[in-house]
Amino acid sequence: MNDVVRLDAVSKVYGRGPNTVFALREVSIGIPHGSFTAVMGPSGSGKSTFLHCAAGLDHPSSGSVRLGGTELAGMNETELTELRRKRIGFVFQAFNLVSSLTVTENITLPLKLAGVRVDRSWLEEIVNRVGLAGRTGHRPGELSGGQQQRVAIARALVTRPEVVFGDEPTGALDTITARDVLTLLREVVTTMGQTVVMVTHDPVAASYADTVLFLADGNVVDAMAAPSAEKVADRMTRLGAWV
Ligand SMILES: Nc1ncnc2c1ncn2[C@@H]1O[C@H](COP(=O)(O)OP(=O)(O)OP(=O)(O)O)[C@@H](O)[C@H]1O
Repeated sequence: MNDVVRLDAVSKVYGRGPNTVFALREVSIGIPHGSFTAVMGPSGSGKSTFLHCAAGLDHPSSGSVRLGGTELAGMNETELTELRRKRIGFVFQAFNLVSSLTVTENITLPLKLAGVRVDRSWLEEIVNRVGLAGRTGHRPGELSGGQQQRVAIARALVTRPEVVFGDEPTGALDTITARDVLTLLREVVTTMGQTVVMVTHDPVAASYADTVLFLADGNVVDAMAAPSAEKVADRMTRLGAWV
């Protein structure tokens, strides 16, 4: 089995009685090692719920979520926090950097929280890869949005996680800067063998992935390999996303 993340019959139900919402309906899917996956779907289709369940940020109502060989179902909050800290990287739309810390301090924060020593040569490699050499002493407020997202990507990579999850990582960036950040994420997959899963509304962003998963009404309804922005946009239109 070459899947880094594996969901089997994962359902997430909110509310009860007439207010019941099925955010995910028995979703079964594997994310292969070293792949770049985009998750798309109309508003309310279950993308955030999928990401949160797959990343151990939320408990499914039923079903199995495995990271590597580890079953997440049944883990308590402390165990999940530890697992996320050590084995998962996150990149959010809002960067979520600590404004009082320098670039280096922000990048190495997950190691500090996990009580792990900084591997200086790995840190240097990451800083170079994300193009932040020469900026390491700056604070987030002194950086552009694209540079801040590069810090967040470096921070997500520093623990050598098994998978990096992105929640609209380019949602707050202008078109050109977004392309730079997507190119970086693509490189991280192609040259470092990192596994990346990214929720996005943007067909251009999705076209950087190897595979696009389409969600509709809590189901994975399609998977598109070798996506182009046009093909993704067309599929979204047929899902009724933009009518
Ligand atoms: N805490 C909650 N309580 C009740 N219903 C919820 C909750 N969170 C999500 N939902 C519902 O679950 C469904 C899926 O929501 P989710 O946020 O996963 O969709 P999404 O595809 O990420 O949407 P968007 O693109 O608008 O962010 C929606 O119908 C939503 O209203």
